[in-house]
Amino acid sequence: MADSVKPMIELKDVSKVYDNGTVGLKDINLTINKGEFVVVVGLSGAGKSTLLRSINRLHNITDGDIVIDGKSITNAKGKNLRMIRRDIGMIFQNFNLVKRSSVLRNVLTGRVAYYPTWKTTFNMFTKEDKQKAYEALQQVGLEDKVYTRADQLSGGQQQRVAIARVLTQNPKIILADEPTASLDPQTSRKVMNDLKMLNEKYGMTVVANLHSIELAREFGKRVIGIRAGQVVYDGKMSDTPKSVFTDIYNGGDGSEEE
Ligand SMILES: Nc1ncnc2c1ncn2[C@@H]1O[C@H](COP(=O)(O)OP(=O)(O)OP(=O)(O)O)[C@@H](O)[C@H]1O
Repeated sequence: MADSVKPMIELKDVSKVYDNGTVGLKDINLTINKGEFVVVVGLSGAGKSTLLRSINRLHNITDGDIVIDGKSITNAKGKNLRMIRRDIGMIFQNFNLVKRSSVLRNVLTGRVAYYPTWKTTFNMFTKEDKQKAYEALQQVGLEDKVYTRADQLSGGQQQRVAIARVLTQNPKIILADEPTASLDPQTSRKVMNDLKMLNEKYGMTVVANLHSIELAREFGKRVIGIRAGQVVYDGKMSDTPKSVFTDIYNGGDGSEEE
């Protein structure tokens, strides 16, 4: 199989029911290939976060199987689970930085999964890893902020530190859960361009939940529409008319637009 069509994320008959009975995901079957840039759209509560968080098992699914680069994460344990998770980077709406730590220290935590658990105090990071962290900061244009405390940066800068952290982690997959929801439009575009850079320059597979139709259309190559925990639309962005988005956001079933 050619490298470009290698399955990177496979969901097979995946369902997720929360403990209180809420259905988060229902019978999802999806294959996302290596190097894709996928945007997931849907109304609030449709199941977008549940989908992303199930992929790296921040949530356990109730039924089905999720396979990451050929390895099932569904029942993986211990070292196997840690190795699969090392291949998956996460970008959150609220950045998830250690606010009182320096930018460098935050970016270095991207390397933690490469060390045995007993070895992860700051001074244990190798010179090579510090160099990697510095280079990642250069990639997002923040090399002059290496020693600044994370909470002294703007929201957009903090999100770019999170992107540098993910670059330092060097995962195969990036899951971005509303990465621009707390940012203004101009900063949002910068952050999306950084994700595009990780996708194009480093071949990382990106799956991003986005509220903004405009950003979804500008940056996504494939769009997946979710409603009530189900996939209601899946298509190439270039084949997707704008009406599909308005339908999904009006609570309609985008599938009739296919
Ligand atoms: N921990 C939880 N316990 C119970 N129900 C939950 C939990 N997390 C999410 N849900 C429910 O699961 C459904 C899907 O939620 P999810 O957060 O995945 O939606 P979303 O599409 O990401 O929404 P938003 O755009 O508002 O973030 C919703 O009905 C939500 O209330």
